[in-house]
Amino acid sequence: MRLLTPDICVIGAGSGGLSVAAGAAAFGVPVVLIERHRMGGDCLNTGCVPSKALIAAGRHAEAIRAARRFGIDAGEPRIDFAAVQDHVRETIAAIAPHDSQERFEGLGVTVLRETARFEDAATVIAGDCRIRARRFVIATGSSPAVPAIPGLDTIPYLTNESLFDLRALPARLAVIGGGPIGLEMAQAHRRLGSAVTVIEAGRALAREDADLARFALDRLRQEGVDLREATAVAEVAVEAEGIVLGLQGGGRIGASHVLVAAGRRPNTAGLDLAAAGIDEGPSGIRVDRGLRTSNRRVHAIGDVADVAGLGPLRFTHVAGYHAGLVLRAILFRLPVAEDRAILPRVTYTDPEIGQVGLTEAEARARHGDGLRILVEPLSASDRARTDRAGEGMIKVITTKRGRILGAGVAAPEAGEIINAWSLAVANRLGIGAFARAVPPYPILGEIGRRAAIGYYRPGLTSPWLRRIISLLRRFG
Ligand SMILES: Cc1cc2nc3c(=O)[nH]c(=O)nc-3n(C[C@H](O)[C@H](O)[C@H](O)COP(=O)(O)OP(=O)(O)OC[C@H]3O[C@@H](n4cnc5c(N)ncnc54)[C@H](O)[C@@H]3O)c2cc1C
Ligand SMILES: NC(=O)c1ccc[n+]([C@@H]2O[C@H](COP(=O)([O-])OP(=O)(O)OC[C@H]3O[C@@H](n4cnc5c(N)ncnc54)[C@H](O)[C@@H]3O)[C@@H](O)[C@H]2O)c1
Repeated sequence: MRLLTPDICVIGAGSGGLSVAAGAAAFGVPVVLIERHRMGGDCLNTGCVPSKALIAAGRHAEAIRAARRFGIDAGEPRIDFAAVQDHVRETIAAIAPHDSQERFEGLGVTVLRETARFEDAATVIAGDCRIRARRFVIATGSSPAVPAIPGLDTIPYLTNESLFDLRALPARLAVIGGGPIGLEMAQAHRRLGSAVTVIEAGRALAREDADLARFALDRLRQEGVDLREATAVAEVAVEAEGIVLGLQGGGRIGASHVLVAAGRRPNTAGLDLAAAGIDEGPSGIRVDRGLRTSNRRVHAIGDVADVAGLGPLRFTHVAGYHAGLVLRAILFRLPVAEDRAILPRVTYTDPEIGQVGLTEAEARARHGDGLRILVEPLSASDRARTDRAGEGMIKVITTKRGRILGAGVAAPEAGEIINAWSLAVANRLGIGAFARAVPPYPILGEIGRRAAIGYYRPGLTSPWLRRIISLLRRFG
């Protein structure tokens, strides 16, 4: 067996692992990177990239339908689904070189295309290599969790791992789960011509502020998605007319395809974490806010990490942020801690739902009533009118003194709008920063400044302010 002794051994070449390997290699630090499947992990191959490419195709189809409201009638779009999937594949192929084995070897990283497992607290085995590294970073990601619904295993159900391989449009798509994957894919397929039903056991987009999520849910329903909340599937069967989902409490839904989008499970099977003394729980590898596992040589990041018992935050930018933190800890021995309050997220439905910092409910739970909630409808933006951008709003939460605790946006391009609020939250800016900045006219993000000005509105009726103004008037 070949013995390798790098400074850092990274397991998993997805969003988190690639960032650690590239960052360490840039400083000339010896790195071994182990990947058992595809370079780029979930995000590139079966997650963010294909899903956003499919959403873009759906958006174009919808724009053609909506064109008649602008005086342009292009009729109902004709959809060549195989060509849509070619666009998805081409998008992946265009980004793939950035994550490729060749690129990383060019950076000086030793890439092993093997499955990794721990032999002991300081050793990993990958194929015919034994790796003894000073530090290990586990970035093995997550996989779709499949609920134990009787009969589900008797049909060829889809997950994000197989959805983008379809060459023909699903005629009747049933989606189990109304989280971000379920709703993004439900809307995209509906816009491309599928009949879509979403079955959600609880509330759809439950993590989001309900006032904001409502705009996306209403829009999906208007576009014809049959969205059933508080509904559970009791059993799945194949009958003469195709797949049938029997609902608890009665009712049946017929489908040609079933997409399971019911949450994730951490990829830890086969890693032999116990051999290395690494603790794990149902939500993933247990790490502290510094992303350290119970083995002091080993960090865990990204989808596989359950940070300080708060549960994982499964986003590509979070995996990248974790990578930056562990590089600082490993290379510079600096103390680091995940700051969850600064991390944004966006659900790419139309309208998009963007959020950074605390939602209103989270802020009330933490700060009680010592808050200001600043709300501005999207319709206050002239740009929303020129573009017929539909319904939406911004909701900003500040302390009584104006420190921004969180912001949420429901709007087209909410992800772009929330980015400025992310900057503000990360830098602990007050709401005055948005009141002072002058947004170019007419952008949708202007509703943020309007919300900020709303913070000062009660002051306008203050008797003191009025007295000062009348005093100053006497001086001409
Ligand atoms: C449909 C979908 C859409 C998404 N959209 C977005 C989005 O728009 N924005 C966003 O921020 N996030 C999105 N995400 C989430 C995002 O994809 C993940 O958060 C991100 O990929 C996590 O990165 P990671 O490095 O932790 O894991 P991954 O990217 O999953 O990488 C883990 C890698 O480890 C490898 N591996 C596992 N076990 C072993 C082993 N024992 N040995 C060797 N290799 C191993 C795997 O093969 C994989 O390549 C989406 C996810 C899905 C499923
Ligand atoms: N835009 C983005 O950034 C983006 C997009 C997609 C996914 N992601 C990441 O991937 C993660 C996983 O996404 P997800 O949507 O699979 O998971 P999720 O956990 O966010 O949502 C799953 C939903 O499925 C429901 N559910 C679970 N079991 C069910 C059952 N038996 N019947 C009906 N409903 C059931 C849950 O109540 C929940 O609402 C997300 O949390 C997110 O971190 C991010």
